[in-house]
Amino acid sequence: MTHHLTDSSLFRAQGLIGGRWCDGAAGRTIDVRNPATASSLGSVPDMDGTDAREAIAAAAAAYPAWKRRTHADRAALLERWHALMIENLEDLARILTLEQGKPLDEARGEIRYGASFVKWFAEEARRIGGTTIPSPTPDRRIVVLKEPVGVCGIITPWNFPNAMITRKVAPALAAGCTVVIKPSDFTPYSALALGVLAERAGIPAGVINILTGRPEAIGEELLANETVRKISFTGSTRVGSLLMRGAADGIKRLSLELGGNAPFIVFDDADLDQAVEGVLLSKFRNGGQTCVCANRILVQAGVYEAFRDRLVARVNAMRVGSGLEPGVAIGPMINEAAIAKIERHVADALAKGATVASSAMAAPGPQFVAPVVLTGATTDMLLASEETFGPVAPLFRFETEEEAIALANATPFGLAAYFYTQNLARSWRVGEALEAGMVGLNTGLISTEVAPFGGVKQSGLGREGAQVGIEEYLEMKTFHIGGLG
Ligand SMILES: NC(=O)c1ccc[n+]([C@@H]2O[C@H](COP(=O)([O-])OP(=O)(O)OC[C@H]3O[C@@H](n4cnc5c(N)ncnc54)[C@H](O)[C@@H]3O)[C@@H](O)[C@H]2O)c1
Ligand SMILES: O=C[C@H](O)CS(=O)(=O)O
Repeated sequence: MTHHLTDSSLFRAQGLIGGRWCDGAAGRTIDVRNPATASSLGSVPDMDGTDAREAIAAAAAAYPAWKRRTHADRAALLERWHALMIENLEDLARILTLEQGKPLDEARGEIRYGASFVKWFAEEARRIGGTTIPSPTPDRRIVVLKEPVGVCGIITPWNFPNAMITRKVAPALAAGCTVVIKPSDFTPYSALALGVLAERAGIPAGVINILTGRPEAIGEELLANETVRKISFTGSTRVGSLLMRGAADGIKRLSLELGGNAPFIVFDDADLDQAVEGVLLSKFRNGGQTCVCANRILVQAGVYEAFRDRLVARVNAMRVGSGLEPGVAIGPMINEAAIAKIERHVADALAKGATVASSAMAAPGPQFVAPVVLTGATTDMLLASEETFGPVAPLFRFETEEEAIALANATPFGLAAYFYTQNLARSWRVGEALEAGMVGLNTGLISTEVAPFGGVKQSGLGREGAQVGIEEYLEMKTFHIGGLG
């Protein structure tokens, strides 16, 4: 039984092009590691530009028929795909934990969350409409038609290897687009399992194509190939900006879901128990490796010590270990580079005067980082300006509301921001002053398929989920009908 899965055929180790499971043209493979043990889970094809060209051609060949199907027909196929994800939830979650590391319960949550986009956009598929516009002359009618963008390149990160794919692919398919997916080379198996289920759901060959392997050559082809009309990317701001430059020559449409540096503000008038629950959710989900994770925790002077003590008590009780072990709150970090960055941030903070407030906890191996609460954080520290992407909770002290807003907005990023207060007027003032695409007031969880997800400033372009998410995959065609006398 492969990796103790009920259905081992979900663990595929080949790419998917035009309905054919295949190796790469060059015959190379890359190893995929379990981050909890650093041992190999298997290998997948290291595909390149030749494979990418073939996948794009397959997506282009499948496009006319997919676009012509009725919206209800596409919706029914998405509903079936959703049902299969739920039926296979345990296996999908196990694959996710094996390659990504997050605790199994969180992986189950991600599968449900990922599936929710498929259901949501199956429903939205039926509601793609157009508009009619009053004509300036009596002999004309003007209608605006909504049409699919065409073949889309979908590039996704390792931290949410299921949901970041479905949040893009579900609206793309609902709109009538076909896709070439390039998942992270660290977490290809979740993507391939989605491909198996899509095939079982009856989604036609070529509508979903999946390329595994290192990103550069595949990325170059997705950018250069004129058949690809849109790139939808989730990942770092560095790669997002590189793709934006690359997409310029072909004037491709872009959706960019990029990095964040979320402030989490606790005012003197906050409900502290709620604020602690909120920060635990926001800071430590996926071991701190979430784009909307609180990166800077700003606490007003009057409640600083009380908040610190409550947070420290909860953090000291967290268990670190393999995501497959029951009761584990923090799994392994994805790789050595991630751990090195977290350690650099903590060392830099300590050198600049921060103090460790939580108990020293031994990590169970070199792949793990124990959670830590730092007090005395200041704006000259690396963790004030860079995304730490790990279980480090730095507490910054502030005195006034104006100071908190200035600190919160002092970043080129603008994905998520959170704040806790019981004061109504302050709620509106601060909510409106924060420069972020998503703001959580008295909540640390803002991710749901029903609400627009996305950032401002260097955190990205466009929105995913919600009613607006499908617009990212639709073009408007204005149809002028003249001569009606
Ligand atoms: N805003 C959001 O919704 C959101 C969601 C999840 C993650 N993120 C961000 O993603 C980052 C973590 O993910 P990551 O480390 O996988 O990001 P990354 O930018 O390194 O990689 C993302 C994807 O891009 C690919 N890629 C890398 N170089 C490429 C190139 N030259 N051409 C084409 N593709 C290329 C990678 O293989 C991967 O599939 C964090 O910054 C996090 O905040 C943002
Ligand atoms: O990493 C950021 C993702 O968008 C995860 S989630 O949508 O907040 O669950």
